[in-house]
Amino acid sequence: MKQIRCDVAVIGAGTAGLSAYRAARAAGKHAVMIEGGPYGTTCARVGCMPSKLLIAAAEAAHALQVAPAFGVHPGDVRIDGAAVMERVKRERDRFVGFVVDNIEQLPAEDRIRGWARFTAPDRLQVDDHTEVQAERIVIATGSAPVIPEEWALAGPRVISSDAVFDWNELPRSVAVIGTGVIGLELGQALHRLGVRVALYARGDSIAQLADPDVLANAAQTLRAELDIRFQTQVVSVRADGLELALTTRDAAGNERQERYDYVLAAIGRAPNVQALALHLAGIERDRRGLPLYDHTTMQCGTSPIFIAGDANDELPLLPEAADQGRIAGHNAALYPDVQPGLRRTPLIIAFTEPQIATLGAGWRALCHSHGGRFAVGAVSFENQGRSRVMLQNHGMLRVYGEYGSGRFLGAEMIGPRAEHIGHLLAWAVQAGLTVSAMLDMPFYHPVVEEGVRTALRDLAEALKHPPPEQPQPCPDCTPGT
Ligand SMILES: Cc1cc2nc3c(=O)[nH]c(=O)nc-3n(C[C@H](O)[C@H](O)[C@H](O)COP(=O)(O)OP(=O)(O)OC[C@H]3O[C@@H](n4cnc5c(N)ncnc54)[C@H](O)[C@@H]3O)c2cc1C
Ligand SMILES: NC(=O)c1ccc[n+]([C@@H]2O[C@H](COP(=O)([O-])OP(=O)(O)OC[C@H]3O[C@@H](n4cnc5c(N)ncnc54)[C@H](O)[C@@H]3O)[C@@H](O)[C@H]2O)c1
Repeated sequence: MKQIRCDVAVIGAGTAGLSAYRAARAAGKHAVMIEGGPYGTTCARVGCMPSKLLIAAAEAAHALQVAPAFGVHPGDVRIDGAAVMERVKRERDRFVGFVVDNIEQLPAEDRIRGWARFTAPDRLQVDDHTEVQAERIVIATGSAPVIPEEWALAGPRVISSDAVFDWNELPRSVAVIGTGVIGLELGQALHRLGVRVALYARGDSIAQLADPDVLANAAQTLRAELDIRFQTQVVSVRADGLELALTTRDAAGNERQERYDYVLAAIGRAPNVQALALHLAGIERDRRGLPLYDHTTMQCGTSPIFIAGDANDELPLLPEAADQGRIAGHNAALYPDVQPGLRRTPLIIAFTEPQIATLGAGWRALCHSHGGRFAVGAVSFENQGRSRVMLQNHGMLRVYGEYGSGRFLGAEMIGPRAEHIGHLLAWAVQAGLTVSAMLDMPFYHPVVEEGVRTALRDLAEALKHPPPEQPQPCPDCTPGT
């Protein structure tokens, strides 16, 4: 058995792990990085990048479909599924290649290949070949898609998002289970590329939205294009020849069986912590077995163990993995003198069309922190000038402000240019701007941001009329909606 001693051992060479390793080295420590799977990161291999590549192809197809409304007639449109997937994979491989090249430039002795697990709070076993004794450890093991065992029994056509990016062709039909970010992004992209898609939601949720008005608007907007079955449970998935037979039950109790080429489970991702033998790490864990940690230092209790990225299930997003990894690696190096790191204003963007953005304190968080006592402004994009010009006049934005201080708190939206508006508003939250200060900023014409101004004006008006002091109920933000 090979023995290695180091200052900092990082488990996982994804975005969080790479950030942590670099931060620990930059602080002058001897760090090693342990990776059991392929190099390249989830984001580049099977996450952000290939999904956006597929969406880009779908946007091209959709542009042709809506062109006649502008008087532009593209003629016969043919979608070459093999060519679509070839570009997705070729560009994906390019992104992965950059990451792998960077990793291969790191000192070979710092890179350990194999699966790590704790054998003591300061000791890791990597497969059956290496023992690592580390003064400090960063857990950056990411997450994996969840597929219920009873569905998986139906065979390899029950897939997660990972499998989509291995396709050589587009299938004829896919049932997407789950209307979270992955289900909606991939479901809509496949639909626009000519695949027969139905999306099944066990409740009424849409991506990360919680604001009841935005949710209702999003459901209506997306349903105008997509076959979304809300309040519908999966009863069973069975192999049926080369296809799958999916049986579902709707809210009225009606059962329905349909056949698909694939069933795509998009029902969430679970942190990769089960195989780490965390009971030997000497850290406190919650009911799900996840380590308890400080959100500003990423430290688990007072131990020399830190956790970053999807592994902690706080905000499983790429920019968060990078930030958390950097904080964890830096603090692992500084231990025991850990420091709070910069945690930015939360910003989540779903690349559906219309896009969905939430930022700052969302509806659900405000119902807790402000007991329902916050002001709301809104705009519909239906008659918003630039949105109509582009034929993208769908969706709405709701903005939130604090009575008294007039501080801008956050927003939820579905609508045009949400990826940019989300940034604009998240920066305003982080800068601590008041609603009136935001209205003093420049707004050009004709731009979608004029819609943001309308919502902010509405919010400024609402802020003038604070309700009585007692907390207002938030009937629509109960758990599970
Ligand atoms: C389809 C899809 C689309 C997405 N789109 C976006 C997007 O548009 N924008 C966005 O911000 N985020 C997006 N995300 C989320 C984003 O990809 C993740 O939040 C991010 O990649 C997580 O990085 P990480 O470092 O925590 O995990 P990873 O990159 O998964 O790294 C964890 C690494 O740890 C390794 N590992 C696990 N256990 C062990 C062990 N015991 N020993 C050794 N190694 C181990 C794994 O093999 C893996 O390489 C998307 C995700 C998916 C699935
Ligand atoms: N654009 C982006 O930033 C982006 C894109 C894709 C993924 N991601 C990240 O990946 C994470 C995982 O995405 P996801 O969409 O898999 O998870 P999710 O948590 O966003 O959504 C899962 C959905 O599945 C539903 N669900 C759960 N169990 C179910 C069951 N048994 N039957 C039917 N429905 C069920 C949930 O109610 C929810 O609507 C996201 O939280 C996000 O952080 C981000």
